[in-house]
Amino acid sequence: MKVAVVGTGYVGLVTGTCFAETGNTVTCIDIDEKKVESLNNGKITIYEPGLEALFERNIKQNRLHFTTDLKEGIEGAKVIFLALPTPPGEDGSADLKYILKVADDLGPLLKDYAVIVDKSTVPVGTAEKVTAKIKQNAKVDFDVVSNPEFLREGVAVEDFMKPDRVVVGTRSEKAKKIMDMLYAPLVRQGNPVIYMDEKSAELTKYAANSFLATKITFMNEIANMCELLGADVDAVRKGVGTDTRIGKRFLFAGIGYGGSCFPKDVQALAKSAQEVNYDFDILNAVMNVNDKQKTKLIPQIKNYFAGDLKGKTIALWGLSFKPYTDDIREAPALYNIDELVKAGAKVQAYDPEAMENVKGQIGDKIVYCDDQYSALENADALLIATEWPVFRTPDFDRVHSALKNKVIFDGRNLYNPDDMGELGFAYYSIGRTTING
Ligand SMILES: NC(=O)c1ccc[n+]([C@@H]2O[C@H](COP(=O)([O-])OP(=O)(O)OC[C@H]3O[C@@H](n4cnc5c(N)ncnc54)[C@H](O)[C@@H]3O)[C@@H](O)[C@H]2O)c1
Ligand SMILES: O=c1ccn([C@@H]2O[C@H](COP(=O)(O)OP(=O)(O)O[C@H]3O[C@H](CO)[C@@H](O)[C@H](O)[C@H]3O)[C@@H](O)[C@H]2O)c(=O)[nH]1
Repeated sequence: MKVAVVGTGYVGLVTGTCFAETGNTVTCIDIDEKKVESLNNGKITIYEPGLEALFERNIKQNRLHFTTDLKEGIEGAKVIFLALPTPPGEDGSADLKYILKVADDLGPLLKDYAVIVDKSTVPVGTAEKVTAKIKQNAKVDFDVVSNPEFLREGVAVEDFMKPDRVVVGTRSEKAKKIMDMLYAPLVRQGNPVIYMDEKSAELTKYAANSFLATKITFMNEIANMCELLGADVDAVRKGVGTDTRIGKRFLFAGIGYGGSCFPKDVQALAKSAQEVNYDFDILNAVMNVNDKQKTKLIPQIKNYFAGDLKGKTIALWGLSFKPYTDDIREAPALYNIDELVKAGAKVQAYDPEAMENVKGQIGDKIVYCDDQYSALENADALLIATEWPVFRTPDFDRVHSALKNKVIFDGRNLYNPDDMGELGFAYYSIGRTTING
């Protein structure tokens, strides 16, 4: 089938590449000329494990193309995905300007029936708005379908190819048949497509992300209670996670959730609730708790240095919002950098993938190091913000001899507190015993 994907960022590139891999001919369209030029030169524009091999294979087999020209890109496409940004507007609601602009452009360009698919995360009622926009200038029949994306960065290919479920919101039999054909290779592998109406599909995406953000936040609050009561959040996590009604995943306490999705989607759902005069109290609490959680270790760092960070050097391991990605959107590390620099500290950071992106955003506000050990040189303390595997089993002797003060502030609970005590470190983590060294 001929497929077009408008918007070739994270979701667009994964969607386009994966649908090419399942046998479709795909054209990805983006207004970013540099991005399209790079992709056309065979250079992938995002770091995503496993994606590059698929990208190269499908280009070679002539199934994956890139253009900046919307008209050329959608030519002959039966399905047109909109994988466009939906960033928070000034009031926190999802800004639909990118989606509605493309919908407006699409109307006069459609030559035959096509299914237009909202892949972006969009508030309830967007399918209706997109339909109305396209209708203004369209001369042919079309359907607008909601098909939210549930992939996680870092494991995006696997999430796309083997999803727990695919959600499709449409009441059109004609559109359903086409979506059935497109997803048939995934369905044959046992991955179900759940059909529903457009509004329910739109809300499903926000409900899923908000529920997961709430689950994490709940555990972060339990962790904070553990610290006050002398309990251990790892033990509590195992105790509650083995209840199959709760489940083991997304129960890891830390310095809060970040990324391009949870923060903006929780905020957007809260805003949608406000618009229909509903106080979604839980969401407001989740946002407040997560804001505090992100910089939870800062007072402890200050306290360790008797309230004065001026002239201190803090080594920072991890900048991306989670491992296996170079994405730094809403990364807790950035909030910690702000606080540390504001308090007069110098930050020496290392991240396996995200340093270029951080440099682009905050420039020389911090020092960028070649590896995790150079970040420790002349450092007074180590702060860990992202659980990259290379940080899990470091050479502790090197860490110990490099640090001026033998102290680690661990925002991702990577090590066992007792082990750290035996190795001669003071060790602060989230929801577990503090080792004072
Ligand atoms: N990133 C994720 O992990 C993820 C997962 C699931 C859902 N989502 C949702 O998917 C949507 C896209 O997210 P993303 O992370 O891929 O965004 P992104 O910012 O990485 O990419 C969006 C792309 O759209 C392009 N674009 C903007 N206007 C355009 C236009 N008029 N024509 C063509 N291209 C245009 C931009 O240049 C950019 O390349 C958002 O709604 C997001 O919430 C994201
Ligand atoms: O137990 C956990 C699990 C995650 N996190 C944090 O939560 C954030 C989000 O993690 P994750 O969900 O793995 O990353 P995303 O790539 O942002 O994926 C989420 O957001 C996407 C965009 O909407 C959805 O498609 C995915 O289903 C949804 O998991 C990160 O900061 C993690 O560090 C925790 O603190 N504890």
